[in-house]
Amino acid sequence: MAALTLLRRGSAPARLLSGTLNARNPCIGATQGCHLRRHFSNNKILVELDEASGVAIMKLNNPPVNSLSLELLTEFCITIEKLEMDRSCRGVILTSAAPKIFSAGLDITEMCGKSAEHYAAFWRAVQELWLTLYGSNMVTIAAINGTSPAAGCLMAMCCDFRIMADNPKYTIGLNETQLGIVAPFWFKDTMTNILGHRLTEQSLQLGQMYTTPEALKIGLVDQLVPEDKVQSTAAAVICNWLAVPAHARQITKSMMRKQNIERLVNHREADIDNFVNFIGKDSIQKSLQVYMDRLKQRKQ
Ligand SMILES: CC/C=C\C/C=C\CCCC/C=C/C(=O)SCCNC(=O)CCNC(=O)[C@H](O)C(C)(C)COP(=O)(O)OP(=O)(O)OC[C@H]1O[C@@H](n2cnc3c(N)ncnc32)[C@H](O)[C@@H]1OP(=O)(O)O
Repeated sequence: MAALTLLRRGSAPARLLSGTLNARNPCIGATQGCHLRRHFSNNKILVELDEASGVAIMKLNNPPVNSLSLELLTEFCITIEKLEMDRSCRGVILTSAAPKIFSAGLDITEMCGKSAEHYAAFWRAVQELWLTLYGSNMVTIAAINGTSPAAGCLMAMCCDFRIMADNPKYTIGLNETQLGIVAPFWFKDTMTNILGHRLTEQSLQLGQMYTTPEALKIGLVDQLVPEDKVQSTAAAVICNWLAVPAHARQITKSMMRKQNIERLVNHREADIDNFVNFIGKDSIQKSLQVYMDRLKQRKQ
């Protein structure tokens, strides 16, 4: 079941009417101190939902580097869908529980030495993450508290707004070509909508990882803040977004993203076949192995 929330739900007005929040300032409950917090977690995702503000903080919790394994991808989608269905939740702050790493992107071990069936299931889960997050009705803010390559960057790009910790050691970008693999069209489309065609082409061909000032300059992130201000800034920003009438914001979001989402939905099986054929090639397997070996050698 594709999580195509923006397209398949006619629920914006219903969600707005049923909301428990002050329509002019949805965060007003939080500022008045009436906090009702619910915590829940799967194995690899921690969630804290503040019912007063309608904001859930969703932390990736897959040490050491929050690589996106099949298990994490599955839990991620379940969590977003659960929040989407929860009338007390209207916005999500996506961040990392791991110090210094937002997410290392897809778990490379899921793409090495496995069966075609496994590659297909894995890729379907990657697609599902994108459809669920990019297509979410909720306000989504990425609080990027660490390095964020490849699918880590994709997750951040799916959000409505990106705040990154201003740390000279952190980088962000779609570096797939550096691994000898190719970002698929929907990764490319997501980046193009943010950076424009020329910059995306350059960025993808080079597999470029940007420092934080570079990422701000090109618009890959929207705001840089000191590391200890990432969460509080995200909380303030999401309040502004939630103050906009929800149905109008949601329809606008849908209008901006619909074409990209439909493109993957309409070519989903072909995209899986492409991935399975591509990733199963001996030359690609070799490239990934060399990349993993290099990662491990860096530590010695
Ligand atoms: C025609 C087209 C058709 C179809 C499509 C075709 C292709 C598909 C494209 C698929 C798109 C891919 C998207 C991706 O996300 S690929 C993943 C890219 N990720 C990276 O390049 C990041 C690699 N990691 C790092 O750079 C560093 O680890 C990082 C994140 C900067 C952290 O550094 P550090 O803190 O020093 O930690 P270590 O490097 O020591 O790592 C600790 C531990 O984790 C292992 N690891 C790191 N990253 C990954 C990963 N992505 N997957 C799996 N494992 C990872 C690392 O090896 C260490 O393991 P160890 O056992 O040595 O402790």
